[in-house]
Amino acid sequence: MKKRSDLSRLMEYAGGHRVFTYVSWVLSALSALVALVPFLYIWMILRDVLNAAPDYSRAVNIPHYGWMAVLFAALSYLIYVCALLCSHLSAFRVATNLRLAVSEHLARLPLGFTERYGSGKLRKVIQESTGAAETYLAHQLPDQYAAMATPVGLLVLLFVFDWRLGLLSLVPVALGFVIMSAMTGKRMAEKMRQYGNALAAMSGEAVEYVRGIPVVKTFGQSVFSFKKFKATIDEYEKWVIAYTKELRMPMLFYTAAINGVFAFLIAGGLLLTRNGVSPEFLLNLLFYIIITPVISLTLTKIMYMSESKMIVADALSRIDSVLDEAPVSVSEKPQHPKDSSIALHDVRFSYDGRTDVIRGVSMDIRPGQTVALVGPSGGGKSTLASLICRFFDVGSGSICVGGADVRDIPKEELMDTVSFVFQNSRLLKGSILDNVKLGRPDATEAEALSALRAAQCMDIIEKFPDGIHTVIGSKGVYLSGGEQQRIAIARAMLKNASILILDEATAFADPDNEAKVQAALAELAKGKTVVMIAHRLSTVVNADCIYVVQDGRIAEAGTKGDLCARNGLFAKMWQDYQSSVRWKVEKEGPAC
Ligand SMILES: Nc1ncnc2c1ncn2[C@@H]1O[C@H](COP(=O)(O)OP(=O)(O)OP(=O)(O)O)[C@@H](O)[C@H]1O
Repeated sequence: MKKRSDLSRLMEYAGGHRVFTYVSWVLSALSALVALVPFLYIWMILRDVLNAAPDYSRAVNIPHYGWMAVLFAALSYLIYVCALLCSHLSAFRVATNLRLAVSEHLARLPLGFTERYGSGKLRKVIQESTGAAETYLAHQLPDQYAAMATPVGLLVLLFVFDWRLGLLSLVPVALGFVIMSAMTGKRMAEKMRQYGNALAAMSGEAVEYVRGIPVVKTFGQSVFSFKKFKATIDEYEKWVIAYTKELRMPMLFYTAAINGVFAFLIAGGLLLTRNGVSPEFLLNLLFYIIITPVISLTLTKIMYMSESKMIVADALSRIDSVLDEAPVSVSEKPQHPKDSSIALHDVRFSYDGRTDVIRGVSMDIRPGQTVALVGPSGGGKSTLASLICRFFDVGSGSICVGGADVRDIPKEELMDTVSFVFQNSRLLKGSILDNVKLGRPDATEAEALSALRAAQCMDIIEKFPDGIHTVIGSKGVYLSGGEQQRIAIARAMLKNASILILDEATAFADPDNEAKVQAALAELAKGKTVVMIAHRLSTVVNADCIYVVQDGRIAEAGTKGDLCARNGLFAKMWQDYQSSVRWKVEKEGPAC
């Protein structure tokens, strides 16, 4: 299949607005041609002055020529402004549609994609790569057409003035094109891609670094402690130096060509006047000398033209790296959950397609049951929980919710059926009410308030004068981990899904908050099927079934009593937990 050009791909995103792009090219080229006219009038002024000398009063047309020069310069500028207006209309549409396409596609990708791709890199795609496409269409392309029209205008002028001098003045333009094509071959495009990669890596690591600043500060470490960030900076530096060195010679010749138009004209002039100078030839030479800045400007535009083409090609390939990701499949025969049961059948899963982190897990959870996932760190508890919500698709085996395979349940329905309270439930910048209403956007304020009450959040709301309308993250409004957790629980309450997944839901709660979080969770869990991941074994003692997950398998399963009697891994974890609690109580002294 023939590969479409970058431009035709961009035009697809312009929709009906593409016509503005084409109009902008025509106007921009026209403006470049009109911009040559003032030079003609300036030349006429010089001609009249020279012809009239020494009686300058004979040069009566000078004011007329002067005004005409100003008029055409203004006209050229006006046409250029119109060209930019048109190009921007189309460019904004393209950038908006590109951002929408990426964002909409992101919404269809497995949730785990963002984590794997990296938020810094993703930010670069959504903001910078689409921005590069916008700049290309809004400024660089119109300039490119202007740069192409100028040599054509100069060619026409060849016939008006001395064609030999005209040809000489075009030599640097031709040379510029040759050098540029050498500088923009496949190899250079590859270099540009590497440049983009180095920049993306540095930007991604910078985001991680900024996120980790509190840790760096706490431990008094310098930037060097963030080895990865430092490595990406070094890599970028290495790359930039190598690239600059590579471009040294072509740039040298190119700059010489840009600034050497005079040299060509003078050498040519000397050559052509071996047999004497005619006043007519001198006047013609004068014209080409006057127009030299236009030629230099054209060459500069040509230089940026090739660079911008490479930048936009690189930007599009980065956008494609997101758009080419396979979205979560949509079933042709959608199924609907009949109840809130969960069944895993011989589930296997791997993040990288090579090493399984879940290796044949089966579970049967009946509606209304509370089960707990416990086990050593890295055993696969969070992965199992995220598979139930279909953050990722299983490698083999199946997961059913209410008797329907999660891959056959429409995404919205699955999201309505399952609520997930994350380890560190992030609240968005917005009011407490907005954050709670994310659970059910059509809920009334009274419903949101009653969810907040049930989630033990009233003390948080009463703390702030704006109550439920307090904007989180605004000046002076900070919530502790446990407080954030309770707001997130209120959100889940409002959603009222029949299945609840709690991933280390109390991990961030301080002792004061823990009791409140526990009470909120108990309220939330009423009448629901609950899958709970917890390190604090005290929170799982009442579970209907405890699954001990180790190395991606279920090592043991049963009630607390069963598992303690078995004297296996859970019994050992329970003993360790008991002694840590005892140690804590002894250390803190007897409770009063
Ligand atoms: N996004 C990811 N990409 C690649 N590997 C991952 C990813 N998330 C987890 N893993 C790996 O999968 C395995 C299981 O991790 P998981 O987080 O499910 O364990 P866990 O039992 O929940 O651990 P913890 O109790 O420490 O939270 C680990 O080896 C982990 O390194």
